Amino acid sequence: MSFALGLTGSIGMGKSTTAQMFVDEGCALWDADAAVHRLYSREGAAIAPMRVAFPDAVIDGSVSREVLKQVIAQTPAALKQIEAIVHPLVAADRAAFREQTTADILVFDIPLLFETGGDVAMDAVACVSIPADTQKRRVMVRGTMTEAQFEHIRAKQMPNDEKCARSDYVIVTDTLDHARAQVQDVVRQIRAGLADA
Ligand SMILES: CC(C)(COP(=O)(O)OP(=O)(O)OC[C@H]1O[C@@H](n2cnc3c(N)ncnc32)[C@H](O)[C@@H]1O)[C@@H](O)C(=O)NCCC(=O)NCCS
Ligand SMILES: Nc1ncnc2c1ncn2[C@@H]1O[C@H](COP(=O)(O)OP(=O)(O)OP(=O)(O)O)[C@@H](O)[C@H]1O
Repeated sequence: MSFALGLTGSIGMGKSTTAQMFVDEGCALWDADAAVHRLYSREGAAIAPMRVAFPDAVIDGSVSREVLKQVIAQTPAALKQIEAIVHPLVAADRAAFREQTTADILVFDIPLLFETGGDVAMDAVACVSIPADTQKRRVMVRGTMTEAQFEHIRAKQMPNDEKCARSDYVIVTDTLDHARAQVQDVVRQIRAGLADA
């Protein structure tokens, strides 16, 4: 039996970077955002339903995130419609990974873990955290979103404090070295628990 560790945190707080650190420690990783990328790419399972709901967003056989962001900016309710299409497909992808993967620790990098109730399927949850001003700066530096798009996404997410309070582990992503040390500590604790079981 593998240990399922949910890895969550608000936009730009350092989930992907931290997830790679778990991989470096020998954990297997499933990444919800990467699953969405697969679903949106050519032949992806989201193409057909997205073509029906948002015909302009399917360009050359794949979903254009730029078009989707424009659609959401004009009609914020569109995000709910997108989620209704995408989230069941993401859940199926995650279930397949869980069935097929053998590693002692499976890490599930899921931005909306608490928001979608996915935490109940995890053995433990780790949340990445940094102050809000650092979060915003890091997302703006990335240059993939306007400030309005960032604020819209952030407003939709559970507040960071609440996520941290509900998590078994909090990983502060202020520096890479500090985050890595905390990841190693979490992995040590989980492996010690598995050895005792
Ligand atoms: C809104 C979209 C077009 C933005 O695309 P873009 O490439 O700019 O950003 P990316 O996908 O890398 O997401 C960045 C971050 O935004 C946050 N985010 C994305 N979708 C959502 C959402 N529906 N609700 C709240 N936060 C979200 C997450 O923290 C994510 O890590 C895209 O995220 C999307 O299609 N989202 C709907 C699917 C979804 O809910 N994905 C979340 C993981 S299942
Ligand atoms: N421990 C850390 N120390 C310093 N910088 C970090 C750390 N972790 C992440 N970062 C930086 O913060 C930014 C956001 O990190 P990352 O992409 O991992 O966040 P994310 O939570 O996966 O984002 P999103 O939710 O938007 O997908 C990146 O520029 C990354 O280099």
